[in-house]
This record gives sequence, structure tokens and C-alpha cells, in this order.
Amino acid sequence: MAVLELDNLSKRYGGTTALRGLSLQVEEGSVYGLLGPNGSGKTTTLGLALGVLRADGGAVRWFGQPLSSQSKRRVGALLETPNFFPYLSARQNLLLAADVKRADPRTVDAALEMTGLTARQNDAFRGFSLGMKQRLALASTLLGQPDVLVLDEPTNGLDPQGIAEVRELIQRLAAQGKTIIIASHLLDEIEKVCTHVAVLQRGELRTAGPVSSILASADRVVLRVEPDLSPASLLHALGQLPWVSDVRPETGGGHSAVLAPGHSAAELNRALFASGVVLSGLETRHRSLEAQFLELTR
Ligand SMILES: Nc1ncnc2c1ncn2[C@@H]1O[C@H](COP(=O)(O)OP(=O)(O)OP(=O)(O)O)[C@@H](O)[C@H]1O
Repeated sequence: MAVLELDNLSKRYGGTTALRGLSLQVEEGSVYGLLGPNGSGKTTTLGLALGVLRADGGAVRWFGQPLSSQSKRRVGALLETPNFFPYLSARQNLLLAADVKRADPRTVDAALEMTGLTARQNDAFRGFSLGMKQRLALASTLLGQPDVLVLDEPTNGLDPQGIAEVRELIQRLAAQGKTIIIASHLLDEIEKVCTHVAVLQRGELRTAGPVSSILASADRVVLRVEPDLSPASLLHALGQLPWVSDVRPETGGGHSAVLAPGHSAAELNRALFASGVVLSGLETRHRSLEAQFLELTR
């Protein structure tokens, strides 16, 4: 079931078009990464989805319906760092936040537990590290036990330890079956936690889908033939295979190519052998999401 559907969304700020015909679907249980360079429209997308901003065109549907007060209760959001009271404890701050959100105060304990703050719940917020402050902000999104979390740059400003803590928390929440939507420009983080990803550039969708298929589509196979065989026979044989594309010479010798989805390096080896080309080397080079992202948004 689609938890969130964005249908042809557009948004302008004066003369700036921030989003142009954006459509995407977030399925239940997925961890959906919204990626893009600065100014590509990630925050605008989340603001429109949450009803904080008004779209110039298109539609937003949560659980198959337009956004309503009922569906809002099922979504916990962290768009900006919440203002906690420095002299109050973590627990007191969460109780206040629950009151403001009209969330059940009994969900404070579970939120503290989930974010690893139970032991520090009575300590004043002002003494917290940046990582703990961010975990408290995430705890406030868990009040009322929403099914979906929407997080804008949840690791912004954190050190590597804080980033790892937030990543582990997201993984624990995902394991509980929550749907999580994260806007980020930290590709490595997205690659580690997300099941799906959409890449935005200048307000337009460049690509979207399961992380595994987006990464797989970025893989290249590197081929080497025996020195006594001319590269021309390899290139000719590759040219006969419609599922092989983007053949390029490699700087270290040999050639590389991209295989269409559903085709493997082993299948390529067999096809080349059948046409008389014996490979001396065949390796798949996995490219990171970062390399793929840079290519898409270049
Ligand atoms: N309130 C606003 N008034 C005018 N222009 C805005 C406003 N908010 C955003 N924009 C512009 O809209 C575009 C998209 O901005 P948005 O904040 O959605 O991008 P983003 O991908 O979240 O960027 P970042 O990673 O820097 O937060 C940018 O060109 C931005 O300058």
C-alpha cells in the first residue's frame, strides 16, 4: 500500500520554481531517501507533503486520502530543530511536546527508550551533547506512536558518532515496521539505511526506485581479453549483444560496459565465449550511490 503519493506537485516562490511536476510514491514499510544538492527542492517537497506549504499544482495523498487531521496524527515530522527548554529535563520537554501535539503522554516512555535517553531523562536539556539533542528531537517525533516519520536532514551538524547513533535509531524504527522518509544530502547515510531513493535536481525528479536497482544500474563490468586477441573482436562481439551498452576503454587496459537489468556478468561471459571471444578477466565494479548521484546531477 502507498503510504504517501505525490502527484505532479509544483511549487513556485515568486520567480523561482522550486518543484516542477514531481510525482512519487512511498510504500508502507520502506525507508525512503530524498536526495538532491542544496536547493533542489527536498525541504519544499516535505513541506508540501506535510501541508506546511501550499502547492501551486498537483496533489498529496496520505494513506490514499488528502491530508487530514486524522492522517496527520499518523505522521511524526522533524522539519526544523524543535525549541526545547534548556532548564527542563528531557522528560519534561517531551511531556510538554506531547501536550502541544495532543499526543498521549504515556508514549513519552517509549520515545525515551527508543532513542536511548531513558537513563538521562531527568537531566536538563542544556547539558546534552548535540547527538543527544538530536535524539531528543527524534524522540518528540515518536510521541503518539506515528506509523510514518518524515525527517529533514536528521544528521545535520552531527559528528560521526552522532550520525551513527541516528542511523542506528532509524534502522531500529524501520525494523519495527515504521515507514520513514528522509531528506538528506549525505549519500553514504542514505545508502546505509534506505530501501528506496529519489534524486531531485533543480526541482525535478531525476530517478526513483529501490536503492538496490539504482545501484545495480550503476554497475559496470570490466572485461579483459588475452593479449593475442585483438580488442576489435571483443568490441564486435559486444556490439552484437543488445543488452550491453556504454562500452568504453579502461585506463588500466581492457574495456568496460553496462549491462541492462536482468543480465549478469556470467551471462556476458557465456555469450562472448559462444562468439569465440575468450576473456582473461571479468569483474563487476560496484559504484557507490555517491558516484551514481554525481553522474545524475552533474
Ligand atoms: N521561502 C522561500 N522563498 C523563496 N525561495 C525559496 C524559499 N524556500 C525555498 N526557496 C527556493 O526554492 C528552491 C528549493 O529549495 P529547498 O529548500 O526546497 O531545497 P533543498 O533541496 O531542501 O535545499 P537544502 O538542501 O539547501 O535545504 C531553492 O532554489 C530555494 O532557494
